[in-house]
Amino acid sequence: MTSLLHSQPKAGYCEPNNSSRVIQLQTNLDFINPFENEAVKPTESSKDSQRMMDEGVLMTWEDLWVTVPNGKNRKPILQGLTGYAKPGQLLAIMGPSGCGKTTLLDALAGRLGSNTKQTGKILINGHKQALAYGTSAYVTQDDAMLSTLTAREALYYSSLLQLPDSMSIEEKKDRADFTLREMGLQDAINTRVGGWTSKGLSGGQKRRLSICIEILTRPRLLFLDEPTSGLDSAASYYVMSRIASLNLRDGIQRTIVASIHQPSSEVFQLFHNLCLLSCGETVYFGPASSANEFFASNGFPCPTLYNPSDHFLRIINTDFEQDVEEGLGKGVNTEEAINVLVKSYLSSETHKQIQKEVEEISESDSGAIEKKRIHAAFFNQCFILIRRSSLHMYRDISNYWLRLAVYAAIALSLGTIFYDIGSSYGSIQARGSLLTFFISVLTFITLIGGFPPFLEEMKVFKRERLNGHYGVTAFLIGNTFSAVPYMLLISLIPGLIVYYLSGLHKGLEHFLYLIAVLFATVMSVESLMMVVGCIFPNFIMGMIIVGGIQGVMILIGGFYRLPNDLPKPFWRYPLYYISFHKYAFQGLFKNEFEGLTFGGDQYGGNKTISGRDILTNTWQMEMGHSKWADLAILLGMIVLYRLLFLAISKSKEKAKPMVAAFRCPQAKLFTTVTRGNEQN
Ligand SMILES: Nc1ncnc2c1ncn2[C@@H]1O[C@H](COP(=O)(O)OP(=O)(O)OP(=O)(O)O)[C@@H](O)[C@H]1O
Repeated sequence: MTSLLHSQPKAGYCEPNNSSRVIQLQTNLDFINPFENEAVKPTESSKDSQRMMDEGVLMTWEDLWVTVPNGKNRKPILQGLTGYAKPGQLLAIMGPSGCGKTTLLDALAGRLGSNTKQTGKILINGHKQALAYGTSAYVTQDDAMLSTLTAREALYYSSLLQLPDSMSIEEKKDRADFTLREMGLQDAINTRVGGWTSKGLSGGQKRRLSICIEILTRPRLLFLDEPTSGLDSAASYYVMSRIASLNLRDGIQRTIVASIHQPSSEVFQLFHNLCLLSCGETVYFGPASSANEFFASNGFPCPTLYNPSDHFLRIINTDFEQDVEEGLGKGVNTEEAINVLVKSYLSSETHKQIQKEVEEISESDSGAIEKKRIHAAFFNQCFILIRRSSLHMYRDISNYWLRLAVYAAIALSLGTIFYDIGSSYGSIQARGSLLTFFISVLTFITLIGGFPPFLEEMKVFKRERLNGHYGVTAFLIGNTFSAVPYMLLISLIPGLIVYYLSGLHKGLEHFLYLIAVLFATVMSVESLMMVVGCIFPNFIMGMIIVGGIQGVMILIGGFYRLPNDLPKPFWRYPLYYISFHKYAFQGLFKNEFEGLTFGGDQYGGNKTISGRDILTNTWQMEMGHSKWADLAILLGMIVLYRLLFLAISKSKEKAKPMVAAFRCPQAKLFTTVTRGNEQN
């Protein structure tokens, strides 16, 4: 049996028939032979290759249970799984939809959701340890990528972020190009990823690009969730064979764990081990080549000319209750068939051997994985993120460009409605209304136009962060500095239109102050969105919460209800002082009224009144500090919100392992979020 466990995969057909594969290989021109491009291989820095020529990752899990809340009880998703993933081998996790494949991958990669509870022992090289950055990567089902980048740009930026500074830019570019060709994307290199505004890469191409991004660093441990979804059978074969052949590239023994739905016979041949699940239970774990024999010995032989994986899945799929057809399983129903297989597996020599091996590995000490920092340096990452994000913002017409158009239209409306506002008594109220409406509408459109693109960036950030590409601080710096020029633009142009058409307080200083407050307000809204988006990364929830906060802030900003009329508990103290609209209104009012004289018309009996008196008596402004102090407070709030985003993101990452450890002491040290936490 030991020899069985280590045997190489055999043909995956129930009856060999290679003709269809030959046709597929010949007709699919997307893919290139990776070995034709061996000349590209030396692009990998020889130093790095040498450093990476070390031990692989041996992962074991023993009696692994995962449960989720189900009313007052807990529902098991995984039920006492035991198995291993060895260096140089490809472990396939198969089973019907909903059987727990993704949950198993998530548990192994330390990515289970907060409502799950995990028990059992997961070890890496016999140790409980966090996976270090660069030793593992996870290709999830969700292909979160920046929609406006082309396939080549997405991979190129990723290579700059992930690969070490010891590699030259040319080497990184070559690695990115080579990886794209490996995955058969050479004809799509200049195609944009695409999103809701424009169609770009197909679903299968996006899948392959996601895989490219994660295999760029040639990680020693690779998790793939449905890598072939959306691909035709020939493309699936090529993708899986490239993944399987990662081991052959540079002598590093990689451990690959992939969940897969419907592998063709050719793909099935690539698997070394197979973990077959049904309703969270192991139906079979062992060499893929012995699975046929296992099913046949239990009375479920694979019919002639049948794809073995189709046969296995048909026998164990409980979603569509039916008798297993005559010839497949002697007329027993699916539940009985699963019971037979589960019991038979538990009492099998294969299972005993697997358990023995897992125990031996747990007791052995093959050395903890050394934590490596092979990604680009922090400042380089910040610079690359600024460049990438700037390019994305420039191309994404649904973000700043659309907002600029809407702001300009509103500015034109305001400018014409309040055209040549004058300095009569009537203009006092008009100036107040103009400024507060301008700020209020700007903040709401910033929310509506800015939140969806921000969530898109957050999704990409979350994926890249979990895979340890860069840290929260680098993301924050990248996001902030790339957005500043666009925010200046969307403040400057509408501000200019309103200022000149309505004839607000004349003078360069007054104009620049108006633009500065518009900019600070827009930036404050975006900063608030970051905080809320980090806590509630959901479009509807985030919009409603930020919208609600904004509405209250505008209401208590001191215009719609004068400051002295605001109820003192709660509304005046502290909310009025927390509202950034208060500082925006106050700063703009001071900028507008101070130094001007109003009246001299029939409405005030030809009397005049100074702007300062209006500020004090009419608008009840705090005159103890200048308008510059209001602007400084606004800018301070931007910094505060962004620091809050940083603190919340980091504490969420820190809290996750603690919550996991609390829920499951055995899983204490094992969490993916801590990977790459050495990064800022
Ligand atoms: N955090 C969770 N809370 C509640 N139920 C969950 C959670 N995670 C998984 N489940 C449930 O566990 C079951 C297994 O889910 P999982 O995503 O692992 O299945 P899968 O085999 O990967 O499915 P598919 O092949 O369709 O992707 C499903 O019924 C799912 O609804």
